[in-house]
Amino acid sequence: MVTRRAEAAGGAGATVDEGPAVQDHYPADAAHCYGCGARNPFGHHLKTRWADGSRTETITRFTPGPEQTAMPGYVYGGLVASVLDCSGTGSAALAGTHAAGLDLEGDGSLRYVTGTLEVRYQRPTPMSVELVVRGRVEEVKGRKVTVALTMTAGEDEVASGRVVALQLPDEMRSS
Ligand SMILES: CCCCCCCCCCCC(=O)SCCNC(=O)CCNC(=O)[C@H](O)C(C)(C)COP(=O)(O)OP(=O)(O)OC[C@H]1O[C@@H](n2cnc3c(N)ncnc32)[C@H](O)[C@@H]1OP(=O)(O)O
Repeated sequence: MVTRRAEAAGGAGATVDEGPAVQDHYPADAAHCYGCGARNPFGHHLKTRWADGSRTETITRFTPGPEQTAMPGYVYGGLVASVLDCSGTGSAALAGTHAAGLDLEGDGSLRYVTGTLEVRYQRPTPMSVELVVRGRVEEVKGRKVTVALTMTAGEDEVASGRVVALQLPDEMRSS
């Protein structure tokens, strides 16, 4: 499956969403996360895909609602962190699964948890605008994946950060 959503068709900075969302291929016993788990009815249901064919850049989209307000018209910073967090673990899952030579749709995804999350709030994040998080896979080293992230709202970069994600230890899996 290939999903393509050109932001500015043919223009500079055009971005496409490429292929399946990694979260749709998480193991069922590790799909309850508030940010990205398909099995959490109250969560954000973030979807992270490769942004292009290079297998180093990812994209995740989320539109916040009024219940996620910090002050009228602006998004709560914890929500910004949450979206960066699960965009990072999703990017790590894409990269780790790819590096392991596994096929996302055939084999399913490896699962990652956050070891470290860094967030830099650069500008107030406007409410009810689609937030686009771009991930850049910096390193895949054993069970550890490092991903640099930026979040834009329209033309503005509102936040950036970095996630160090570790492959989910077996003891954290539920039966
Ligand atoms: C049913 C459940 C479903 C669960 C499904 C959950 C999915 C949630 C996804 C959404 C994000 C979340 O909210 S996750 C929830 C928040 N996160 C957590 O609760 C994680 C709590 N922390 C842990 O369980 C642990 O500390 C881990 C798993 C992160 C790491 O322990 P470990 O796996 O034993 O790591 P270890 O072998 O010692 O180290 C391997 C390499 O990683 C580095 N490293 C180790 N810890 C960290 C760290 N915190 N930050 C950076 N780097 C680290 C080491 O220096 C080493 O680098 P080198 O020497 O090789 O270079």
